[in-house]
Amino acid sequence: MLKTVAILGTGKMGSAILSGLLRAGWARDSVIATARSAERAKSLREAYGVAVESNTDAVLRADAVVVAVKPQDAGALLEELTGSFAAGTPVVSICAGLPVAFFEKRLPDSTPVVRAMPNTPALVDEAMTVLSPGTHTDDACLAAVEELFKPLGRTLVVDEKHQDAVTAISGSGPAYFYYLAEAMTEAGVLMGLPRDVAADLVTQTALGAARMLREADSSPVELREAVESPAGTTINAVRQLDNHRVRSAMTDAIEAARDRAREIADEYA
Ligand SMILES: NC(=O)C1=CN([C@@H]2O[C@H](COP(=O)(O)OP(=O)(O)OC[C@H]3O[C@@H](n4cnc5c(N)ncnc54)[C@H](OP(=O)(O)O)[C@@H]3O)[C@@H](O)[C@H]2O)C=CC1
Ligand SMILES: O=C(O)[C@@H]1CCC=N1
Repeated sequence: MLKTVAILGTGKMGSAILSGLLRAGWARDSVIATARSAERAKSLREAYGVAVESNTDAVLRADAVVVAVKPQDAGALLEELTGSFAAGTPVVSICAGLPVAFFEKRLPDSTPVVRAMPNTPALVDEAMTVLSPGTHTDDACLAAVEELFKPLGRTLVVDEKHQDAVTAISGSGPAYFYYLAEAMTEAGVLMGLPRDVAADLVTQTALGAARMLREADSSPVELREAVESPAGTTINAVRQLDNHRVRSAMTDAIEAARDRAREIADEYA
């Protein structure tokens, strides 16, 4: 079982993980944050009451390390930490695109690496976190890392070859829903609804639809067809979505995210 976790680079996603661990009952002295700027370190101490230490001190004290810096900062971070990792300390990367091999190449031999892709709904304990074990990660270690992420929402283990697609769907996915929410809210305002009313309608509809997707024993197609009355309002809206090739735009958008993850791997290899 993991007792002390260091989050290296506690920015947006790192602090979402940090806050989830604290809500799940982790003691404040069991989670160590690191930050690049003094300003960020100060705000982390004030917001969460955790210790913010140097990367080196955090790694020395932790029995698992989460790398939560941007992919372009990961190489320099690991270089700074050469010689600091104790043999066998699990290293979990949440960096989009960077493969397990990137970390194994830069860490001591036999380091158990786990590539993980969470998402920002960790802030409300509704994350989707998808994990892939590295070459030296045994089942017990993977299970311990999965336990770390479980309080933040749902977890799933997949082969690493799927991680770029996972990143494009669930890692980036919240942004697509926000984009849709923004467009629907604007449409409401265009038709004369007060903005706060339109936003409320969209939010509750999104929440209801999400719960139906999870809880009703029906496919998205069946759920949509149940809303579309013959010659009704919805089918006219969906016809416009088809005319504007929204389905095809979604596919292209998600493939573009997947391709960018691949490019990141090549850029920083
Ligand atoms: N945002 C998201 O929805 C998701 C992001 N991810 C992944 O999470 C990672 C972080 O993304 P995100 O949280 O959005 O980015 P942020 O920029 O918000 O967070 C990264 C943090 O790392 C800090 N940092 C950079 N270098 C160092 C260093 N050497 N030592 C200590 N801290 C350092 C930065 O400090 P400073 O602010 O001072 O520059 C920053 O606070 C990325 O790899 C991304 O791919 C994964 C899933 C979802
Ligand atoms: O946009 C990004 O690169 C990161 C990874 C997944 C979500 N945000």
